Amino acid sequence: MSPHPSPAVPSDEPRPDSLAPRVLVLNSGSSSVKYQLLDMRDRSRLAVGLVERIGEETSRLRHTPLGGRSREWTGSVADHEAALKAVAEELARDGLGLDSPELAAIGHRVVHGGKRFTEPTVIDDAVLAEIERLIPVAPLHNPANLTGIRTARALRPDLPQVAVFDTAFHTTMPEAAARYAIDVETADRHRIRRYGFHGTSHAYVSRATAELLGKAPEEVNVIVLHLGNGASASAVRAGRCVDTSMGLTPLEGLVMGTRSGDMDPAVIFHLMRVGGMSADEIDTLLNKRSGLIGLCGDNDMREIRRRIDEGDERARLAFDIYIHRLKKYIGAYYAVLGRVDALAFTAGVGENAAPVREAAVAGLEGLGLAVDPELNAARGDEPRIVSPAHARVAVAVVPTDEELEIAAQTYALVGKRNGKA
Ligand SMILES: Nc1ncnc2c1ncn2[C@@H]1O[C@H](COP(=O)(O)OP(=O)(O)O)[C@@H](O)[C@H]1O
Ligand SMILES: CC(=O)OP(=O)(O)O
Ligand SMILES: [Mg+2]
Repeated sequence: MSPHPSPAVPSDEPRPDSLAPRVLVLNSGSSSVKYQLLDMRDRSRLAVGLVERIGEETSRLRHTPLGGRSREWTGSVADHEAALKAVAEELARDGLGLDSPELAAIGHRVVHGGKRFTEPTVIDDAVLAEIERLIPVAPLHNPANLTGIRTARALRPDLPQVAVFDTAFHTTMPEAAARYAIDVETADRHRIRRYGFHGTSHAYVSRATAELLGKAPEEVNVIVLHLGNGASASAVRAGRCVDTSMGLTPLEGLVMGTRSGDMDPAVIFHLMRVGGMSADEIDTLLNKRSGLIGLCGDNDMREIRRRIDEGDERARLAFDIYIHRLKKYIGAYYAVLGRVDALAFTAGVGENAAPVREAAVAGLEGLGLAVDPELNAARGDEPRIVSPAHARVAVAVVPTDEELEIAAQTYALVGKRNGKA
């Protein structure tokens, strides 16, 4: 295997066979870095890991090499740069260091790509500047993504670094869905519109759902519910996103772990004028102290279910508010799509919380939506249908794989460049 993209091959065809086989994927969140090293020949995961609670005294790193034992380590990881260096050291201990000639590229999840980035993009200084310019609309995410890119670039300046944007899949939304009903000139001047997020997941899951139904993506309409700590819904018609619940920032839409989702924007003016709060304080309130944690003190659905089972009323109400919002979006996207072939649940809550799936479709038999209690309660890592055999709409649980999708898009892009070199 050649260490670097091979010398010019006069062909328009992608030549992935001349590429080094591995891709490192970095998903830098506000206080965590998730990473995976993949071998693209068979898509195996050579190593996976996570650094969490970055910036605290009790940061934790967990690293698992393929077929080996996990290593865990707690201490202080000051920032994302230190986190990435710790990741590089862990990889090196398994002989998988960033200096390896087997590495073809590093793929980065970048949350906000604005209107400009509709596809995976090889990162240069101009791309970095644009990601930086978008910080005000993704203050929790883009700074971490940027540090991840800069640190990776410093460690391997010769390697292509590819940005895969959360917003890219949503750039197909029609103007009717993407625009807010506010003064057009003001909106355009400040680039205020609905961008949508979690797009890599919505793209992957909508395709995997079509596959589960034995159809091509172009043949099906799917509602995807990505329910993690951040949560969003999307309406996907024939493989293209036509609406999604997050907007200018990842704050709009569903009730999330710590974010409010939709509410009357006048709540903000009220908190400023009557509550005496500053814009930054309200930002923190709505992004970090709202949603499930604001409603009941817990943002983990497992803990909320446990409390409900013990008769805790606050947890019950938080759950009911979460489900009520989810139902409204299912109904709305049913109307947007006109015909729905599948409703797909994904991410931490969507994949694991059977009571959420059950409650979300309860009473929606009129829309052809129902779950089979036994199928819904069964566990599994594979995509599966949990609706009864006769159901008009398939309800599916489809585990998302953002890292694999980022790796595949990264590898395809560097393969194409290499082929065209
Ligand atoms: N077994 C489970 N049952 C119910 N909820 C779960 C389970 N496992 C994880 N979750 C939920 O998934 C959330 C994390 O989802 P995830 O998609 O990993 O989030 P993120 O990528 O945003 O960090 C947790 O906060 C928890 O609410
Ligand atoms: C965009 C977003 O909300 O991402 P996450 O769920 O990773 O916080
Ligand atoms: Mg996530």
